Amino acid sequence: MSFRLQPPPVARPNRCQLFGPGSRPAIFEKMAASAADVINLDLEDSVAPDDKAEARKNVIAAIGDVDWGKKTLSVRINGLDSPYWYRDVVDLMEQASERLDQIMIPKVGCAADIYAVDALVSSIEAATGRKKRIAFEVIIESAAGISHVEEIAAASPRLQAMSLGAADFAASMGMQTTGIGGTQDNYYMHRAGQNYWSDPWHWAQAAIVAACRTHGVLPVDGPFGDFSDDEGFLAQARRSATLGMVGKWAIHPKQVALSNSVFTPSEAAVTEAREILAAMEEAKASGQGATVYKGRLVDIASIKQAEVIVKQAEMIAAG
Ligand SMILES: CCC(=O)SCCNC(=O)CCNC(=O)[C@H](O)C(C)(C)COP(=O)(O)OP(=O)(O)OC[C@H]1O[C@@H](n2cnc3c(N)ncnc32)[C@H](O)[C@@H]1OP(=O)(O)O
Ligand SMILES: O=CC(=O)O
Ligand SMILES: [Mg+2]
Repeated sequence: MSFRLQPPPVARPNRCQLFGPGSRPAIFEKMAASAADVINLDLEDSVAPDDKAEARKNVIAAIGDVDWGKKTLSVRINGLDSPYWYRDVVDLMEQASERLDQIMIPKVGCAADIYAVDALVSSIEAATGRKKRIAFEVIIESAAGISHVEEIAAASPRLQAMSLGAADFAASMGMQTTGIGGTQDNYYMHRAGQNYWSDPWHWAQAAIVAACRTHGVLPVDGPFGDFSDDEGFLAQARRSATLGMVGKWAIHPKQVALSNSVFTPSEAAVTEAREILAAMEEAKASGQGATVYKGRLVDIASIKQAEVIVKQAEMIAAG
């Protein structure tokens, strides 16, 4: 650990972010009734250009009209390379009710992208007297985004979460696939007549987790496009959770329960973590820094590992 302590991210559940197009208001109540921790009303890539203005109006109305319960309510604006984003921000900030929690900025390529949105949001907050300070989340989904991931994670105190967007990321990187996340048929090693599939998203996920953890931002895995493939979704989500991500997007309601099941620490994991903490308390009482739990070494680092699981479970239970 450096002399500088690792800042904790915001303490709120973020196991699943359910997306829905802003141009499809008929599903807004269903999204609100879902078990997702975060709702992302989309103004970007799920909305056709001709529907952008209407989607914006739908979303602004729904922010105030729909009962979103305790969910984190986020709107994905259009990218800074589009002619829509400034109007998204201005209309949301001037017209949406205070129920809006967060703005998601897609396709960020550098810290200055966030600075630009921050300047606009800050100015409108000051001018309108909005009481709730709007939070940001960003999507890393380009070669520039992953190259500048650390400066992006440090870009604004408003920034709470960062997702990997596998679809745009693959396109920007020139990856030879139309798959959105998950196993890619051609990404394998071959030895002695056998193929061994590997994970092409791993390095980008690891870079995002490291940048996020350095700067107190929640790392989140993005979309898994094949919503008919539950096992594929679970495998992807489990890899993400093992790497340190806290949640995953759902692009269809059936993915919400899958995501929650992976990113909620299991009872067995919590029990084991508590037992490790108890074993270490005993060790400490007898003046030892290391001891044996179920035939394996545990030491002071194990306390921190166990606390990750226990704190996550307690935060989820607190709702
Ligand atoms: C890939 C890169 C990205 O940027 S991903 C993020 C942007 N994309 C999105 O927001 C897309 C979100 N998903 C959708 O639009 C839809 O789920 C798609 C994939 C088009 C499928 O819709 P549809 O054909 O209606 O599915 P379905 O018949 O299986 O629906 C079953 C019931 O669930 C509902 N539903 C559908 N989608 C949502 C949703 N996102 N949130 C909440 N509810 C949803 C349907 O209305 C249907 O309900 P019911 O059973 O008729 O009452
Ligand atoms: O926006 C998400 C993506 O995968 O692209
Ligand atoms: Mg995208």
